[in-house]
Amino acid sequence: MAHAWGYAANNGPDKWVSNFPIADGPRQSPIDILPGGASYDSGLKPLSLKYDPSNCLEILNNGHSFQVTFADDSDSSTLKEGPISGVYRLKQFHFHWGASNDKGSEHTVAGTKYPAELHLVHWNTKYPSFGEAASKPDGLAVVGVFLKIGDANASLQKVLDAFNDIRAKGKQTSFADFDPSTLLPGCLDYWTYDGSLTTPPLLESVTWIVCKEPISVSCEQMAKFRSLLFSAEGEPECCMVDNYRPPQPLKGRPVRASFQ
Ligand SMILES: NS(=O)(=O)c1ccc2c(c1)[C@H]1CCC[C@H]1[C@@H](c1ccc(O)cc1Cl)N2
Ligand SMILES: [Zn+2]
Repeated sequence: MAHAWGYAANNGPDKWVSNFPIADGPRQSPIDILPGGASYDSGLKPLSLKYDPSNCLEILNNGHSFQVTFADDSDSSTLKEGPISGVYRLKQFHFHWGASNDKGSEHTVAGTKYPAELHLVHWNTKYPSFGEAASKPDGLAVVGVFLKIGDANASLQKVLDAFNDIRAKGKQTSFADFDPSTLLPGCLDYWTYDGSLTTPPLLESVTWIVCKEPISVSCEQMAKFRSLLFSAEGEPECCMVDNYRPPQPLKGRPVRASFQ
């Protein structure tokens, strides 16, 4: 049976192309962002992010990362403006991180890797559902936020405190009344470009919006991320670390900046 995809030597990012040929496509993510190569676009609007904490449903270890899932049956948690048109609904947020603090982010900035990266995943309400939107070129918009070692992050700690219930793959628990806007940096300057999901199915349906300013995370909090497992209960334990795809070729795509 073909290996399920993962991040190990036998099923990791270099192997994905055999089951997902789009891995070599024209608009793959992540990328290395070169600030000098990004063009300031005065037409780019500020991001309008409005989230309702009561939409927060549960936290899940999906075997690749952990995700916090939101009710998306109304326009109460949305992304508008910025580089997009229309209304995109928040579906989930998740993270990618490294085995050590010198790596872990998916996007890099002039080659600099951060220890982790937050992804807030939104889908375009011109389509009937996330699943439908995920296959359309303007179907998804993901806000990426870098995490940088510093002070402990009180908002992030609320998420980490749920980890004891989701240590193994497939475990989930209710997670209510969390406002993801508390995970955003103070300044919402961003880079934007057309890209893809960074994991299989690697669909080229994502407008990426990567915040210039990182949020803080402490070393102890990073250790908590690394306490999760890729493996399910009853399987040999495999620490969930290095669940990031390295930067992919830009292939001529423009990267725009919302700031000078
Ligand atoms: N890193 S990322 O921000 O580029 C990112 C964002 C959203 C999703 C993915 C990766 C991957 C992760 C696991 C499922 C797949 C996707 C999905 C989920 C459920 C589905 O029914 C379909 C799909 Cl395509 N969701
Ligand atoms: Zn992601």
